[in-house]
Amino acid sequence: MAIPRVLSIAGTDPTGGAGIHADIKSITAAGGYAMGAVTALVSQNTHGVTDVHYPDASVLTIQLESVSADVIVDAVKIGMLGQTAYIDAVNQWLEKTKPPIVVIDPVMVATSGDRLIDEDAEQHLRQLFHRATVLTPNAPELEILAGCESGSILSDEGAIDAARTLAQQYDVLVAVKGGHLDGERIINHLVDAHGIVATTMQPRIQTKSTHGTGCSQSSALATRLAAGENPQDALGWVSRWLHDSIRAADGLQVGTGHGPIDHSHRARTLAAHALNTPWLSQTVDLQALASDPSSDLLPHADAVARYRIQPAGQWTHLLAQLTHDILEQTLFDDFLTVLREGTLETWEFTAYQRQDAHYLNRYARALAALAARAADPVHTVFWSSGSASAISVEQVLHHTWLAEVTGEELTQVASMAITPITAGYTNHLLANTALESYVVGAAAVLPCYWMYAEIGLRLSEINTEDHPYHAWLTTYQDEAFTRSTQQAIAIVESLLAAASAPEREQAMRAFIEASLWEREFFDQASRMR
Ligand SMILES: Nc1ncnc2c1ncn2[C@@H]1O[C@H](COP(=O)(O)OP(=O)(O)OP(=O)(O)O)[C@@H](O)[C@H]1O
Ligand SMILES: Cc1ncc(COP(=O)(O)O)c(N)n1
Repeated sequence: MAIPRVLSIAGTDPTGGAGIHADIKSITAAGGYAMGAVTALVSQNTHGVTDVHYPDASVLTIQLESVSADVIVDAVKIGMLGQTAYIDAVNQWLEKTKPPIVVIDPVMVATSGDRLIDEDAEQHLRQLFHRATVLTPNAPELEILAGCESGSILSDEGAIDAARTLAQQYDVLVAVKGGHLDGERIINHLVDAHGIVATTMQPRIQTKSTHGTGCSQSSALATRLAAGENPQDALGWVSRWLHDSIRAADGLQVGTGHGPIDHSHRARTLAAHALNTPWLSQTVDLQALASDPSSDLLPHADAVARYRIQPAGQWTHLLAQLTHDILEQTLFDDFLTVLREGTLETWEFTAYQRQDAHYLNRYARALAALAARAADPVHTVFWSSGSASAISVEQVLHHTWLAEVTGEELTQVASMAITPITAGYTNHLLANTALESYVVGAAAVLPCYWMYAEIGLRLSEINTEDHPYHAWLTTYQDEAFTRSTQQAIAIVESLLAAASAPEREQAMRAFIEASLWEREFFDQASRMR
């Protein structure tokens, strides 16, 4: 389908965290065209509600009519209705318009504890339910709607039973949301009259910034369903996006109570990735440092002391200081964060592995070029054996990961497409090892050893038997690779010490650029979400 046109019918939140404001941001983030018809005017902030003003219900009817008179509505998300007259207005409009997807979030009480619906309207709300595709009550709302005692739904199983009852009653899908239940993991389901039809699992994030999560979830779900996704894919996309938006919430610093989530987190990250400003325009004077490595003037000396693999002298110490921020960004970028959390999805894992296969193939050639150019036979042996093991690691990778996880044959892997980032990174390595001086080539390949080993050793520190990627993380605990990294660092240190200042400057640039490519390489799979 083209871009789904999604209408939110909801109350306001002038701080932009919940209600119609959150819906519009969520529909947009989920790939839809967002529209909104306002119900109640709610004066609220991250601490709570101070006033609710209900304009005459005819105002809502006129808004709804003017939308449907002109625009085909692919999906509707219904949030706060608050009063019986609004429920009737929406009911009549739904009867006439019959939008294909209707997601009803039966909003009753805000995160702050304030009531958002009159008690008599609470019962009246049910008359809309048979028009819904999905109902998205939170745990306390589910208790009320399924007729359970207050506080009785304490577990996933209890919530699923109650949701089935409701699903049977109205012939709808019911979301079971784990936000209000206990446990380190948040499990969300979609349940129909027969049982579970979709499930997602995410780690619980420790934050009080969850204002508007229910609004955001239901409107994003309406959008993904309207785009034609099946319930599992739609819930999968929504749960993952919501999780990322909650994780980024505290960075917003909006209000001092229950803050909003960062709906635009992903768009902002992608915009930053797409920036086309030159990489090496930073303030550090590399030309001066190449003659006088006064690295004590640079930050991060303490951080380098905590590197798992230490520099071999002043020049490699300088390189580590210059690229410490890049290593940190890589470690906390989306890809490695979800890998650590154990929530990396299979398609992201295979996307990464496919590019890694291309990478290793071309990297092996770069090391072979370096071996051919080394004057010292010890260096030639070192780079050639690195080249040989890159090829054999690639073979293992294909057979154990890609072939086993995806069932793909080796030939298919070889014919798959290379991404611009993989091509850019490996071209950088090939060009520097083949065309520039030996020291520049050696500095260009060093991040492939050093950054990879630093990342690998940190990953192996969090590797537990029950980690979903346990077997893969175990491959990072390779002592031989740690030793090779130490040797590569020592070689580059000796070459830099013997090089002229202009060559050293060029080598430093090649090292920094390769580190930036390494960051891009790790993160690229998560950009396809
Ligand atoms: N602490 C958290 N960590 C990770 N995800 C969360 C957290 N809290 C909520 N979520 C996500 O938000 C969804 C909705 O949260 P919840 O179950 O609290 O519904 P809600 O009460 O309707 O939301 P709201 O807080 O807007 O009223 C959950 O299903 C889950 O995916
Ligand atoms: C207009 C409006 N609609 C819904 C909510 C619920 O959101 P939350 O429970 O996250 O406060 C809200 N606070 N305001």
